[in-house]
Amino acid sequence: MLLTNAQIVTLQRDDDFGLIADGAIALDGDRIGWVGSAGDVPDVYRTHKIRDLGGRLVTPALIDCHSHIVFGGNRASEFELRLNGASYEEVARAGGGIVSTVTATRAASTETLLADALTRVDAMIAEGVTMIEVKSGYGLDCDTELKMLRVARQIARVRPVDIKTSFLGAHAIPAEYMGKADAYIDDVCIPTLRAAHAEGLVDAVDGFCEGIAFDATQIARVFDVAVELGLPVKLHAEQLSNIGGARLAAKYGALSADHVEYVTLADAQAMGAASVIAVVLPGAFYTLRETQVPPIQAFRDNGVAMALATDCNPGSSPLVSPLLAMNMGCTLFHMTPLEALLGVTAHAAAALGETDRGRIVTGARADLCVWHAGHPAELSYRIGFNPLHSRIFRGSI
Ligand SMILES: O=C(O)CC[C@@H]1NC(=O)NC1=O
Ligand SMILES: [Fe+3]
Repeated sequence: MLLTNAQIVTLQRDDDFGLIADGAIALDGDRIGWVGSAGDVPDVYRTHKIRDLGGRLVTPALIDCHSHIVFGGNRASEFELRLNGASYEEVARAGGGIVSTVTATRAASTETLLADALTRVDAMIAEGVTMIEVKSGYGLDCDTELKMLRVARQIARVRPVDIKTSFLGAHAIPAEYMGKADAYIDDVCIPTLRAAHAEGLVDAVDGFCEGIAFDATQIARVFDVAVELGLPVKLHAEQLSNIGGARLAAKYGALSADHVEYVTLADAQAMGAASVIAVVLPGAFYTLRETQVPPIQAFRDNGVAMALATDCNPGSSPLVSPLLAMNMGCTLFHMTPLEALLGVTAHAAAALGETDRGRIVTGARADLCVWHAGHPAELSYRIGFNPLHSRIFRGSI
């Protein structure tokens, strides 16, 4: 198929939108066969079936590179506690927070977890998402962590979306191991990682490096097993404080360090040197009413590519909209509209170790979005509005 009469946002480089005003894209199966000005379409594609896009904007499809989209229950009751002044840490230390979602997730059936997750997946697909990263981390025991990852894999079997999984056994310390974090890492987290990997359920290994979770030494023990298993790593780092997570991510050549509000200049330099993507998560910053913004300029100055994601989870970021995340990234973190769009396309792909998507170039996956919009900045400018006209997944509209 030949898509014609389109304004194409190629994102072929990171320094501009790469706009082609009157452009055409030739689809070869699930790949982009050719992209360029309508007047230059190669003869071989001129006989293909034509789809006139009516002058609409075309971008790479959206990728949500950081989500906890599989979980049981919800945390609406905690929302009111925090509105009345309880901090995220206070709620967590009082047994709420992640641990309360663990209870609900352990109790939920596979069917219920899948049905609930699909409501959120469908909302993302409706905004033009074609790949979602899904973390475990609400089981904190072997059976439930495996249950979560199996549900994550099942999503891609029942919806037109690609799923990448991240094992997040080092997300929180379960009640039965309270005060025994090292024992939890050794007796539950690492054996569960091995079991999940053996079942083909793990694409990457993540951790929560924070005062209310695990320190860098404990995370390093999990990362050493990831390295042994040949799995890439990523890390929730410097969200609420700086305890060395970003430096650990750089040391392990992590795909990404995520949240990164408290990253220092030295951390940013280390991340740049190690090509660690900074994944910014404005939904959590907004929900927790944080005040420390990530060092966006330091990332720019040190060549740290920035991705942007929803961090969709029931507690710190009950956000399902990548478009709203883009608006928050610009308004709250002062990212540019170009950085926001790169953050949910090319840089999100890189944060997941994907090299064949996120930009409109020959040979890339034919995952595209067609928008009712005249300029790419409209995608991050609007608040709570979805201008998607159509989504193309693996070359099919
Ligand atoms: O509150 C939750 O349920 C998840 C919080 C989420 N997990 C994490 O490591 N950081 C976060 O913001
Ligand atoms: Fe997260």
